[in-house]
Amino acid sequence: VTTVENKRWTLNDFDIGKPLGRGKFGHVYLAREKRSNHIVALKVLFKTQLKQSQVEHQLRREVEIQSHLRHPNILRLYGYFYDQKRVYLILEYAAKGELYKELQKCQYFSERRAATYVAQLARALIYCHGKHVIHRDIKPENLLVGAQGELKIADFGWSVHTFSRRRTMCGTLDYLPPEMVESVEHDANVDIWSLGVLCYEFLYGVPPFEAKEHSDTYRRIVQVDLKFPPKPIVSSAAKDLVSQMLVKDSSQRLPLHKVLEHPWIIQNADPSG
Ligand SMILES: Nc1ncnc2c1ncn2[C@@H]1O[C@H](COP(=O)(O)OP(=O)(O)OP(=O)(O)O)[C@@H](O)[C@H]1O
Ligand SMILES: O=C(O)c1cc(-c2cccc(F)c2)nc2ccccc12
Ligand SMILES: [Mg+2]
Repeated sequence: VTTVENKRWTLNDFDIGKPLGRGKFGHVYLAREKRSNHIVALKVLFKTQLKQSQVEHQLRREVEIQSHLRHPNILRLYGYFYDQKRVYLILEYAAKGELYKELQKCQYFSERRAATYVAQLARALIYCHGKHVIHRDIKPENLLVGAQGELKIADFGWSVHTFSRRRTMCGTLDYLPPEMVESVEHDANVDIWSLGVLCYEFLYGVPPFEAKEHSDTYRRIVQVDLKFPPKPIVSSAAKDLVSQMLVKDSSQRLPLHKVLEHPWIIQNADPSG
């Protein structure tokens, strides 16, 4: 029996269906694996564009990381294959599409819906961090919705393996290349900040530090210029949780397991997950 892991996939293994969307490097199609009749999303990436953008290593890292993650709120990557011109990623199909379309449609979410999503994301991130993986790019565009309305974190293109502090604390940094030194600065608490930004955006429909110019957004972030609009009316418990996650000093941000124990989550998140 060839397990999913080491099967050599080819395009002939699939019937291709409707396009699901367009990404930077190619299209994503609904597809059905012929032997199992399993419905998947087939993400087709053009090698020329990957080379032009010099993202080959990032794609290999994304595939390596995502193929080993198994969690109900993380989009599965079942496998990949490539031919002369294209790389194909075999992904779990998220039947209800993109979360940000949903957010645009209803402008902002109820506190129960926002808390349910935040709890699902916190559990997925706890799982990732437990495997020394940080996502680094948690935003509505990278969140898809499964058939039961559950969130699926997708796009691990910016994720990295954080190496153990042992190796970075006592080992000298002198010989590490910039990209590795950068991830030393960049610990798992970055995902807590992003979750706080997402929680705010679920509740108000706009991200907390939005501004016309990038330079203004940058300033508002570094100053943690956090303001809660008078409308829509949001509970003080919700504001309390957001305020504990959007903290400049990353070591002072509310740890993810404490997010799950916060009164606002306990009172509002759907216990079925
Ligand atoms: N697994 C999936 N299930 C359902 N729809 C999907 C899936 N993957 C992608 N899509 C649809 O295809 C669109 C493009 O996919 P994706 O965002 O992965 O491409 P991309 O933007 O090139 O990737 P990245 O964001 O890493 O650059 C998504 O916005 C979404 O609408
Ligand atoms: O021709 C190749 O060997 C090739 C392989 C891969 C690749 C290999 C494993 C996983 C993955 F996601 C991508 N990506 C590419 C990107 C651009 C040009 C060529 C390639
Ligand atoms: Mg995308």
